[in-house]
Amino acid sequence: MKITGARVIVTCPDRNFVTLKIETDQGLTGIGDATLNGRELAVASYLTDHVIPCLIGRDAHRIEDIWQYLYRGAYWRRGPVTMSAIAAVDTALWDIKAKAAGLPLYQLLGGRSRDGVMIYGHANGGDIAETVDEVQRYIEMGYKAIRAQSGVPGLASTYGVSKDKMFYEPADGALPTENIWSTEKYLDHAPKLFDALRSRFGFEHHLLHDVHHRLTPIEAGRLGKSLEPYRLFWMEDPTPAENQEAFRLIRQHTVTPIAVGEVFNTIWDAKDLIQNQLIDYIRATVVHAGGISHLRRIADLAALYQVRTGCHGATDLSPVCMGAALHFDISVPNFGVQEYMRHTEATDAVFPHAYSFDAGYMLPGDVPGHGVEIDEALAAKYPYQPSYLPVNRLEDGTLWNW
Ligand SMILES: O=C(O)[C@@H](O)[C@H](O)[C@H](O)CO
Ligand SMILES: [Mg+2]
Repeated sequence: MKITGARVIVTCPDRNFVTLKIETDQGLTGIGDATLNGRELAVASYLTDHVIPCLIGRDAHRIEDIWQYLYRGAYWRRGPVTMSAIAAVDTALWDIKAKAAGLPLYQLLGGRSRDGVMIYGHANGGDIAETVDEVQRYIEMGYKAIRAQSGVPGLASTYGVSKDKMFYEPADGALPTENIWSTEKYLDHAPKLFDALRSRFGFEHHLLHDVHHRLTPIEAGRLGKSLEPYRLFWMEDPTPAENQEAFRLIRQHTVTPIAVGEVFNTIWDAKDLIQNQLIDYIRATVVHAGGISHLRRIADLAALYQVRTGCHGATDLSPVCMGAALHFDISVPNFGVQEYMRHTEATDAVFPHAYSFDAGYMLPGDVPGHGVEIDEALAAKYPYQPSYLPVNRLEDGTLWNW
């Protein structure tokens, strides 16, 4: 089966998504997500100018060979732009192979290892009371796992809390917004949020929290320790992961489980953290970590060390990534949880999909392929708009971590 064409579709139903569509001489097509929030057009160009010309004429069934060709053949390895582009090709080819087999993708990945994929939703509030109400809403919707974030008193911007609760960034702003951050105020506030949540709802639901890489290792150790009474499912990105030795320090101080890796793009980023058992959940997902093929390698390495998967699933990943991730999640033995932030209606309309929500779990659906399509005519109605994640500064103006 020959690849006869491929093209990149950039659309902004409410935020930007980059999709690669691959066509074959047998009439089968497949799509892959190539969205890299805030750097969308770089991946679009990487694909259009450098990858697509190398794909035409290749056998669409040779997924592994094409992956190696794009990874090794480029000479310049790794990095989010490169790996998102490779991921899009890989995802589209798995989609095509599954369609050719007439099977849902998870069947090609070994079949179901579980009945459904446990997901966590985002409960965000400007203050603790608002977050408690949001958690209540998620519990009523049937969620088993909920990420809770609340605004910090004394800080004008609300940490981890998004505009319209679905975005971290302005949908219409050409430049990033700048938020103010205070570690002291946050460290004082975060345990109060989880104290309020456990007093109100008890221990029946999994609670998660994202620190967005904002603490130093010793501060992260302190936070993890102060959250122990509330038995979190995980504390995410407590400190930036460039210096991975830092996680040893956190581990020495707390048994709160740690999740890291939404910004990782290869197994090499995750290898030391996994092998040294410095994390409990690996957050890499399909689009930023080289596709289904590479994510499986990361998960297999993680399994050796009892590290489980917790795929990134914010709304800056398109439904194409979500669909593919759900096939991965339902088949991978060492699954932990899947993030599901819910796309807007406009996004769901551009990307019709077979996956569905059922009482706190997601099901990938049983249509051949990964089950997500793109309505190109509708996509064309929403041109690209510059949009960026916010920048954070300390109260004295020092640039701080995301
Ligand atoms: O865990 C999350 O969902 C967040 O960290 C987002 O992924 C981040 O804002 C980038 O979109
Ligand atoms: Mg995160």
